[in-house]
Amino acid sequence: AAEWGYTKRNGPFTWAKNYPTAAGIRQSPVDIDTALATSDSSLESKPLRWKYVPQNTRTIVNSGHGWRVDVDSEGSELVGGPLEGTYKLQQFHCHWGSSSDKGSEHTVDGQSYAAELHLVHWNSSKYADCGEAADYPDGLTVLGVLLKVGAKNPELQKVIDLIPSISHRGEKTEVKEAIDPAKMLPKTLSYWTYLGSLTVPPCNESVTWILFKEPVEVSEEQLAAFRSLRCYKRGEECPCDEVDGLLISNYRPTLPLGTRELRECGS
Ligand SMILES: NS(=O)(=O)c1ccc(C(=O)NCc2c(F)c(F)c(F)c(F)c2F)cc1
Ligand SMILES: [Zn+2]
Repeated sequence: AAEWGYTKRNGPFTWAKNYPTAAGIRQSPVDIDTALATSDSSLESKPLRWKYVPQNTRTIVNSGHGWRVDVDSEGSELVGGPLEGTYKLQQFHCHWGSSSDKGSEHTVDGQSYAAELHLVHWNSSKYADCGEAADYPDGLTVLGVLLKVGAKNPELQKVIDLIPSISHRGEKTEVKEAIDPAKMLPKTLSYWTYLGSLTVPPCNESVTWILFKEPVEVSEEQLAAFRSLRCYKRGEECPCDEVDGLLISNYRPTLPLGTRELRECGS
């Protein structure tokens, strides 16, 4: 089957053909209608807490759908907030658009941001690994960080510096200079949370989403570097009808929240 992607031919509106879960009722991303959010004292009473080991960021790969930094989960943990048990960091990656007026996956009161960073965690209290956890409704948690155009982001620059060596699909390289995921999070920890899914196929409905309210800055040049990745393998011709196979946009449009609850913690 033709590999899924973000073009007219293989993009988000075609995914349900090969991945029926993509048409489910617990899909992500969604528009955050801030008027609908309910503040929840139980969230306030259990602060979100994380511990990451920068030295455990191992490799960065061009997945064909973007860049992804794979992490050795050992030593990391995420607890509190809406979560039961301990979650471990598996990987982090980003979504962006062809220009900075769009690119985030979640929108806030209909407003898009230039990009969105996802830190993917799996429930190590209940499951053996990320792949198993991805099959259960409480298996995964993704911390989402909205990115807006502004100052150059020094921690993300360590990712940008590696992009030229993973220009084509399937290429990967060691992350030599440790990247600290904690340094990519916003200062204030207010967030929205709701039950959703992976935003790419197979779109498993196994994600507790935690989206920070405060955007973090990234520069135009850094966004341009993301768009220089190619979605096809070196030596192969470009399959996608994207502008010479450049990964200029890799965000899924929002899906209806439906009857799901949207909770918030912090102002
Ligand atoms: N954008 S996001 O919502 O933050 C997101 C988070 C994690 C994954 C992921 O782990 N994919 C690997 C993965 C597969 F590639 C599978 F084939 C599969 F069956 C999975 F369950 C699975 F998690 C994909 C998207
Ligand atoms: Zn993502």
